Amino acid sequence: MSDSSNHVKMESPWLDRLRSLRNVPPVLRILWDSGAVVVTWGIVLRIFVAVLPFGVAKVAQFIINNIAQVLRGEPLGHNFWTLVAIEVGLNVLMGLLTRGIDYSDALLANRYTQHVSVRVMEQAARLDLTTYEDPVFYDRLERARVQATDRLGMIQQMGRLIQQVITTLVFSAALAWASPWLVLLLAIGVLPSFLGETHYAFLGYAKNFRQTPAKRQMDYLRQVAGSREGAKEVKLFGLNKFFTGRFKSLADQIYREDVTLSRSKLIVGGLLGVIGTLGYYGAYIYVIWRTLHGAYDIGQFTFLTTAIQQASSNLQQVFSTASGIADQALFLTDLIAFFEMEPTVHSKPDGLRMPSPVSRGFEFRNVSFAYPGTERRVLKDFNLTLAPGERIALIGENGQGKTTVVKLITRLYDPTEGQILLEGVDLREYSLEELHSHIGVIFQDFVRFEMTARENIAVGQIEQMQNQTGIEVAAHKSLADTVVDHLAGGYDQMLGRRFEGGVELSGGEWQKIALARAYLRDADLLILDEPTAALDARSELEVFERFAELTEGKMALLISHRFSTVKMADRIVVLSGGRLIEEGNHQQLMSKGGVYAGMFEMQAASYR
Ligand SMILES: Nc1ncnc2c1ncn2[C@@H]1O[C@H](COP(=O)(O)OP(=O)(O)OP(=O)(O)O)[C@@H](O)[C@H]1O
Repeated sequence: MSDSSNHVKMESPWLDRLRSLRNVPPVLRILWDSGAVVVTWGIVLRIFVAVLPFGVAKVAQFIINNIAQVLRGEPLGHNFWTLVAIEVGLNVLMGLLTRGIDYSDALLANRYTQHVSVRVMEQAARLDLTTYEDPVFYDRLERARVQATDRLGMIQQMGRLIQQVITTLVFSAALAWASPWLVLLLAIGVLPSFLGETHYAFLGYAKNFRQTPAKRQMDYLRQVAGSREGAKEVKLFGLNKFFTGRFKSLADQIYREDVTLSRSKLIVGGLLGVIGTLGYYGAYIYVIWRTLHGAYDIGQFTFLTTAIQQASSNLQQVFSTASGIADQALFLTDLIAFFEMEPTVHSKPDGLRMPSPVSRGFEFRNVSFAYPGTERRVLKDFNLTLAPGERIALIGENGQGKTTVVKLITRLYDPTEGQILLEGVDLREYSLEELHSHIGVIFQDFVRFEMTARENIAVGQIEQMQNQTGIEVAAHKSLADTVVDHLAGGYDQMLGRRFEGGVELSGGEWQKIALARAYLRDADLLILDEPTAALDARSELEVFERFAELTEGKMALLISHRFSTVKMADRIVVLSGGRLIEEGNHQQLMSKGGVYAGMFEMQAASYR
């Protein structure tokens, strides 16, 4: 997944800058999607505000000429006070319209942030786990997340650009009318600082790009050292200095890079700015000179100097705004690239529906699997069948590939080689959504949602959120009802300590709640990956007696390190080095006296 954007080439910044402008149309599209009406209003208001300064300067020209007339002893023009009134009116109107622009900008910013954040969440959910294994993806996701809210400036800049271009054009036309030299002088003055700004914007982007891994590290350190989960160990192991020290050294490195760039920008940018000022005064002196030679009256002189000032500052701003947009657009490379990423585990369009009831079940046929970006085969030529009504326990030492089997059967990943079949048909032929809706899984690292007890159970099948009976039945099956009974708020009790009024549960209590999720859906295949690790012995026995009852006639896959539980399975499968090395029921494996018998004896001995 490494593409050119991951390797910003310092030697061709200009090309990259131009290329980055490709991001502008998709952003405009996003902007339009997030609020077409607001966008339209913003543009209309800006057009008005852009041409008003010309009107103000023109009216001022007549007012000043009228005053000059009076100073020379001539009578005041009959429409003088009307002109003054128009001047005031135009300025009042401009103030009001500017406020209108601020208002529409604020609305748009809100909508844009919300729209992009939702799209980032949707896209993150659409992508598969394979993508999450890739650190480049993580960096990109990180930047996309920031960009979702951080690029708001770009929207305002786009609006401002429209306004500045129009104002510049209007005043430049007026200047060109007086003398084309004026426009040329101004343009020559502004160009160098534009090039300078653009160049530094690129360097800034490249720097941020380089710094992303370090910033991710810093975020992580800040989170570990500042989180409730981390606090216990950080305190007891005295890790505070270690974490802070590491954080500081990364922060220092970033600070040094930032300072170097800012310093160079200050010097070069300052010098280029001087050229701009010289251009501006060149034009100004030219107008003075022509006025002294009688080419312009005092009103024209005032109008032209205003026009020079307006054209020069707007032209300068046009360049710097455009440069700012290009800069922001560069940052958006990641957001756009993130939106364009496609999942690698696909759901077939018009994929097969899950047969109901299942008659043949699942089969792993010569499955090998290596995690994306790694060479090592976690599963090698793995074969396993899982028939309806069968409860299989998968056992093996740590890291032998048990959870990986679960990830493959649920198609969080696809096998590197071989096939997984359901009813004799490759799993990839089925609709992913269908498949998932028939499987209930609780992973060992299940999520503790900082939400209410009800929501924590209902996530098992979100449509059942309001089905109190369904939730209670599921809670009863998993023993979660005993936990909920002790909660002051019952099913509406907020769990976890992140939000106000939340209560923390013990590991075992969380586990019972999580188990209820699996029972909430009427799954054909129920998978429990070390579901009882945190349960006490009595709860565990009870959970498993219920599990045996509840999975009657269904397929169940159970991963556990506790042999008291494993014993109850119809078939026990021993995994070692990614291969199936033994299978059979407890009696068969015990009498065989192989690996299982050895492991069982070892655990039993520790209890004697
Ligand atoms: N996302 C991943 N990327 C790369 N390697 C992984 C990933 N997840 C697991 N592995 C590796 O795959 C191997 C098997 O992991 P798996 O989680 O399937 O083991 P397990 O048998 O369930 O172990 P445990 O009993 O400790 O839960 C391990 O060596 C692990 O390092």
